[in-house]
Amino acid sequence: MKLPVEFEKKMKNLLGEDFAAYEQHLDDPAYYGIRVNTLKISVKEFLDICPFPVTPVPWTENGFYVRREDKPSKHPYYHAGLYYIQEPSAMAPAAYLPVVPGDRVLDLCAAPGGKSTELGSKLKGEGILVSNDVSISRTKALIRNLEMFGIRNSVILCTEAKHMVPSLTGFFDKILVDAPCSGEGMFRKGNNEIKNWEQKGSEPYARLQREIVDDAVKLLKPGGMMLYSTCTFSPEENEQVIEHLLTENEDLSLVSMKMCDGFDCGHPEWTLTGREDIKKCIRLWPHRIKGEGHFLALLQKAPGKETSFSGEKYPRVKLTRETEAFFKDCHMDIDWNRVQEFQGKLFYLKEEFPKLSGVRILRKGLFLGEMKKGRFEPSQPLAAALYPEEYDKYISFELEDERTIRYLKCETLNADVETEGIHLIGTGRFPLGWGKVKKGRIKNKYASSWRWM
Ligand SMILES: C[S@@+](CC[C@H](N)C(=O)[O-])C[C@H]1O[C@@H](n2cnc3c(N)ncnc32)[C@H](O)[C@@H]1O
Repeated sequence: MKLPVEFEKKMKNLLGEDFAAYEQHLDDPAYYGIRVNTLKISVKEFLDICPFPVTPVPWTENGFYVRREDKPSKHPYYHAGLYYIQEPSAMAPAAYLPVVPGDRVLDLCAAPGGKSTELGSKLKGEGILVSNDVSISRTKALIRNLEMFGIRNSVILCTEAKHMVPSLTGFFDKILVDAPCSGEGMFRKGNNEIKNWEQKGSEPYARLQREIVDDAVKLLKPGGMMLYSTCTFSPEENEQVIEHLLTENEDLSLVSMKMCDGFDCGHPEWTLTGREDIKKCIRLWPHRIKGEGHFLALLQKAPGKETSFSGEKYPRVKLTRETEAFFKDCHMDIDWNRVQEFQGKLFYLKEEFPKLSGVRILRKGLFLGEMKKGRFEPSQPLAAALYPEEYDKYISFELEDERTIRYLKCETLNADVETEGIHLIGTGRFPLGWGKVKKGRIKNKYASSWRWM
């Protein structure tokens, strides 16, 4: 691979003798990984049914290497949200942010959702996940990935951190800033990444990253933790951003993280002040681990006085008769005081959340479905979020039954059931979507935008 001359010079300077190993890895094949969605299945159960060979990623309990030729995206379990396909070193940031159920979590640069899906799984439906990205086009994949994972407690925003500051200062227990970066760890992906580097280099990203973290830290609760990560190697975008944060915020300190074989620590000699605590950061180099490389820093704010927040109240929704009838069959635990209607569409957010202004809100909770004239259309994300025991009429196709894939291709199918009306359709105990049964035929309601291609 031909590296940009300037980049090569910089890397030789950083890596010294290690540069040869770095250069050699560029010609090796890339690693592929999947991360199990523990909201839907335990790692042990997944390994019992896993359809292809996997080997563990050392730094992520639910992360595994897979072979590219096994095509993990072409399997019904992928459509059932049982795993996310992710480059193995990109699994580290969400694994190292110690999210627990009940936390208020912000993923500030979230699209397409590789890390948000894991943060949402770790919450186990308790607390709140705010996933944000400034790019509206990139939020499409973010929404779909969070929905496919069955995450019920997420708010999805499209804004910049500075616009959240007026309403959410000191709100979050945990924040992930997986910052936009010059992507030096992405060069094996293709020429676009290299071209982008040649045009921009590190400098504009380093400036943007400082702006982002300066605002992010305001959103963190006293005692809260923030993880900063990039997939680039440049010290200006890594150690020096953390150095800047620590200099500007005396109440912030670095927290040590567990080292795995092949991990390197942060480099004080690459900062402007040489501060030793930078060693608590982690560097994953692609020539030393099986992955493309990452930088991680875990920070904690000192304890202090917390701000109290009052949640937005919603007027009680008036349900149509058909909607009430649908929810008689649906046993998901819903507090109807926390359901909001928007142009006939129902959204459910169990956790109290402050009213935001000046911020583009794309989703506030789980989209339950739409009240239409004479009927209720349950949503695709509701199907993905349900466990089979939460809906009375469940049709399960065996994995080997050709109807499983035909369902995912949105075809009309035969059903061997006596009951009629809306049914949840799945494979084994994993729901995929909805279907309307009439006279032994299933009218397919699987979302066309999620269709198996
Ligand atoms: C490294 S990518 C995030 C990848 C994502 N965390 C994942 O794991 O799938 C960085 C993201 O930051 C977004 N971004 C750029 N500037 C931003 C800003 N000022 N605020 C929020 N997001 C921003 C980009 O649109 C991009 O999607």
